[in-house]
Amino acid sequence: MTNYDVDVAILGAGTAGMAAYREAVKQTDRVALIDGGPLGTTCARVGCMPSKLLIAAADAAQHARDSGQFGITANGVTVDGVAVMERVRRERDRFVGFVNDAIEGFEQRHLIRKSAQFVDDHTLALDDGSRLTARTVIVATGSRPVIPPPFQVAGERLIINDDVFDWQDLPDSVAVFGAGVIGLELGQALSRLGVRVHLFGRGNSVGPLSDPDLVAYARNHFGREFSAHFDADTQISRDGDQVVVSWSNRNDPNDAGEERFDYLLAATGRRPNLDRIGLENTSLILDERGVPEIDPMSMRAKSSAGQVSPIFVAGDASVEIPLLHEAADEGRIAGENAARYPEVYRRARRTRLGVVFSDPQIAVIGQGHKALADVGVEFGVGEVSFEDQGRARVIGKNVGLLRVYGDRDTGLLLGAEIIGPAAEHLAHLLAWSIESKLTVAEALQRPFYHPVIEEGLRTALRNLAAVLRFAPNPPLRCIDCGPGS
Ligand SMILES: Cc1cc2nc3c(=O)[nH]c(=O)nc-3n(C[C@H](O)[C@H](O)[C@H](O)COP(=O)(O)OP(=O)(O)OC[C@H]3O[C@@H](n4cnc5c(N)ncnc54)[C@H](O)[C@@H]3O)c2cc1C
Ligand SMILES: NC(=O)c1ccc[n+]([C@@H]2O[C@H](COP(=O)([O-])OP(=O)(O)OC[C@H]3O[C@@H](n4cnc5c(N)ncnc54)[C@H](O)[C@@H]3O)[C@@H](O)[C@H]2O)c1
Repeated sequence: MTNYDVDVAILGAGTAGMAAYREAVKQTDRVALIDGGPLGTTCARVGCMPSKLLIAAADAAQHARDSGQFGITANGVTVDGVAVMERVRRERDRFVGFVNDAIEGFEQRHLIRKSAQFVDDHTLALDDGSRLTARTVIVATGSRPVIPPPFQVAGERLIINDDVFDWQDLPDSVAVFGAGVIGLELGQALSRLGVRVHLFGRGNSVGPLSDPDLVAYARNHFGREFSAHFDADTQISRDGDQVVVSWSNRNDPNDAGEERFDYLLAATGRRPNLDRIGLENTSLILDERGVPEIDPMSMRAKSSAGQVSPIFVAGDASVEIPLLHEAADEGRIAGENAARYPEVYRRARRTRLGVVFSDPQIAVIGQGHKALADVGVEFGVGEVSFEDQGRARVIGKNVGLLRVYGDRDTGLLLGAEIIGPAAEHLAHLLAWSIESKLTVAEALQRPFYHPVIEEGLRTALRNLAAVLRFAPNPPLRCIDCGPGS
């Protein structure tokens, strides 16, 4: 049994932990990267990558089905579930392989393949009984799905995202609980792959959207494509090999029924892995959920009694923004600061950006509608519908709505919410514009090609410029800007 003494201990070798490691080793060789679970990161193993692989297969099937509008007939689209899942697993394993290659490139004496718990601020107990002392500790332990207790009745038919990506074949039916990001992405993909899906949400919310008009638009659109109950009261039971779900909606007596499913997929949110690492043995101030207060610009957790905490938290463990690029940024900030401790610097964070890979895609950029309303900013709203937008109609993707928000005093772009075609790309343009502190008028000075989806964004910006009284109302369907722009 080896005991260790290092400058920086990093708990968790996921995206945040690996980023932290790369920063810390620039400053010290006395680093430990500790992980007791499977390596390869949540993103590559059971998150971003396999989910997008499954969605890519679903999109391929849907393109073929939608081709009739162009006068093209794809005779009888068939989905080979075994082949679909074989590609998902094969490509997933490839991505995991890249991560594992990166870890193999790390100094192997820095890697400790064990789980750890805090004994105090500077001491970790490893699961083989050994101890590690560290000047600073970075908690980068990721998150796991929340499973509401009523789901347990489904027994081994209760699954989470991890299980889906190990399937050898597609099942006949799945009840997807949660109309958040995972539920929408996986629910729609499975439905398009021929699985009988019912999506059960709560409170009428749809993914991360908060603009009431976009939420309503999204609800109508997805509800037309597959069986989605966005405000369901549900009862779950088990009958033989099947999960029985009966549901009702107190605001819509027509939305009620009972169906049987092969699986219940829990996509009802995730919680940080902070509850099993002995944080109660540290000096950190914990809230009622056991979560420490963290400075999002230095990633340092706050200690009680005015002590300067030697503990940093990064990635999904830090609760704030559970997304891949944020985990990497937070890891870098925490790694840099933990190695430099007790001198700690604050780093500016990037403009917020979140994309849901549903079809149409959803994106929230900068400050969304709710965030702006909550802080009481005076903002104007510009909008475009994609239903009549030139390029969107050309490619048969004319579904969606984009709303862009601007500051009434300064004309600065503040944020946007989108459900629509190419939202992943529009979201980047908007995030880069907000990051560059562009006003609406300045954004409109940028070049726009024709005919492209981005012309829809220009329409929304022109509309916003008029709302903010920086320009006249744009002419309807602005012919001089090119047809259908
Ligand atoms: C289905 C799904 C799809 C997603 N899609 C996207 C997407 O498209 N885009 C996007 O930006 N984000 C997406 N995400 C979110 C993204 O995957 C996460 O934000 C990101 O992976 C978090 O990285 P992390 O380093 O915090 O955690 P992880 O990568 O989970 O790493 C945590 C590590 O800590 C280890 N660990 C835990 N406890 C201990 C302990 N006590 N001791 C030692 N080690 C420990 C674990 O074994 C693990 O290796 C998705 C997530 C899911 C679930
Ligand atoms: N494309 C992406 O970037 C991507 C994809 C997948 C996951 N993620 C990350 O993973 C995180 C977790 O995703 P998620 O979808 O699990 O969480 P989420 O917070 O996005 O959605 C959870 C949903 O479940 C609902 N819910 C809670 N309890 C319920 C119940 N008992 N019955 C029915 N619905 C219930 C909530 O109202 C909410 O709408 C996301 O916040 C995101 O950061 C990102």
